[in-house]
Amino acid sequence: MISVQNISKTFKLYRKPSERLKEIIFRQCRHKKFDAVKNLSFTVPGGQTLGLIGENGAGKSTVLKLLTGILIPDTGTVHISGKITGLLELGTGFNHEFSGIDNIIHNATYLGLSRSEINRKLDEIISFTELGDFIHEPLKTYSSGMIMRLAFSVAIHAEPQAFVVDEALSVGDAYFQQKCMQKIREFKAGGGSIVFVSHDMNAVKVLCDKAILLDRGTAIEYGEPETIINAYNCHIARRSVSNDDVRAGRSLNGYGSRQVLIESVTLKDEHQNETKILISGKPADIVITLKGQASMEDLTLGIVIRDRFGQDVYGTNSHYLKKKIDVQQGRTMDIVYSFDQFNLGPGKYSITAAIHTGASHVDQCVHWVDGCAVFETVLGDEPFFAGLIRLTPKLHVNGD
Ligand SMILES: Nc1ncnc2c1ncn2[C@@H]1O[C@H](COP(=O)(O)OP(=O)(O)OP(=O)(O)O)[C@@H](O)[C@H]1O
Repeated sequence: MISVQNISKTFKLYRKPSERLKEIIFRQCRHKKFDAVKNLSFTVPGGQTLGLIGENGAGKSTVLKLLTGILIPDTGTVHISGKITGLLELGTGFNHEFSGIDNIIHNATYLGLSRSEINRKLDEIISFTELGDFIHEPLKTYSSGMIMRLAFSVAIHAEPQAFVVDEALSVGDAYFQQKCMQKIREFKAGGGSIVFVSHDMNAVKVLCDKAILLDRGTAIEYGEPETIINAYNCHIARRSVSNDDVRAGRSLNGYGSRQVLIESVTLKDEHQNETKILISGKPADIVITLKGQASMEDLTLGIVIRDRFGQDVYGTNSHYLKKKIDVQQGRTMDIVYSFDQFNLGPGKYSITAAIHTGASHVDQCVHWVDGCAVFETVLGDEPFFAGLIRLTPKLHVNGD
């Protein structure tokens, strides 16, 4: 269990290092204060994962450092039932002149393992890294992915009850990231508490039970990961429009400046009949009706299809597809994403649509609507398949 009560952390910012010295000598305040974390409280029970999301500089890494004791909070308390380890900024606590194996021993000692525990676990830690003979080479010869392998292996084998994961995980290759994810799941299933920081929203949705949206050190939203991720998207979009636009625009029907509205999103089957059920592999259209409250040129319309877990299954937009969208005031227009073969696997899905300028909604969000249509994909008379996408392999037996 991780329990955090009202923690705050303020940094002193100096224009130059010499200002720090002058402050001591002349006893004059030469710094500005910066609140990196403000009055933050949360608990992560055993067997649960909390996701921390937010923009660059929101305070996520500072929170992890406060949890792991690298930083001490100015006010408030952090209580961990047992040991906390994790993957923080790459290379923290490692000596680059030492070999991989020596770094394992030093790091494990620092994490509280006795010499006999280290001896007992050393082979397991080394074997998990899959670094082969490199384990005897100095760390300065390692790539960032290799350092990450070492750091993760020591941290997860140090018998923690709580674990923190920062973006450092993303420097690993796809194979090792999956291996780490599997280990993190096992840790969680064994009753461990995890705090996970990532800019990868799909990873947050898959791994986390709850999430917090941090903004300038303050938790502005807490709840189910999908809700918090939608709030994050809204938060980013809000920065791109004026406050008045936002006040007028944010409602149950999405948010944005609303000069152009997404009026409806409908699905059509291969016979152009409106439907909520599509047959996998058959043609289908997603029709988005826009209404111009004002005339706007060169807009981008994007869609994201999400599965029942809220994971992004597919997303595209007119910018990537190299089409310009001009909308006139008072006019409606239909934009159609037409699929020759709708190759999703059987299951329930939702569509999020957004109209904005530039390549992404971060530039200027005009209207964003989460879950504006829901539908189901079912199998037709083609052979059964499992999974999210319909691939169409040919099967050759004995070279036929
Ligand atoms: N040691 C420090 N001294 C002064 N300011 C600091 C220190 N560490 C962090 N900060 C500041 O605190 C704020 C929060 O930083 P932090 O690294 O926690 O953000 P973050 O949400 O993890 O960002 P990112 O997504 O970019 O990793 C930033 O403005 C950063 O400049």
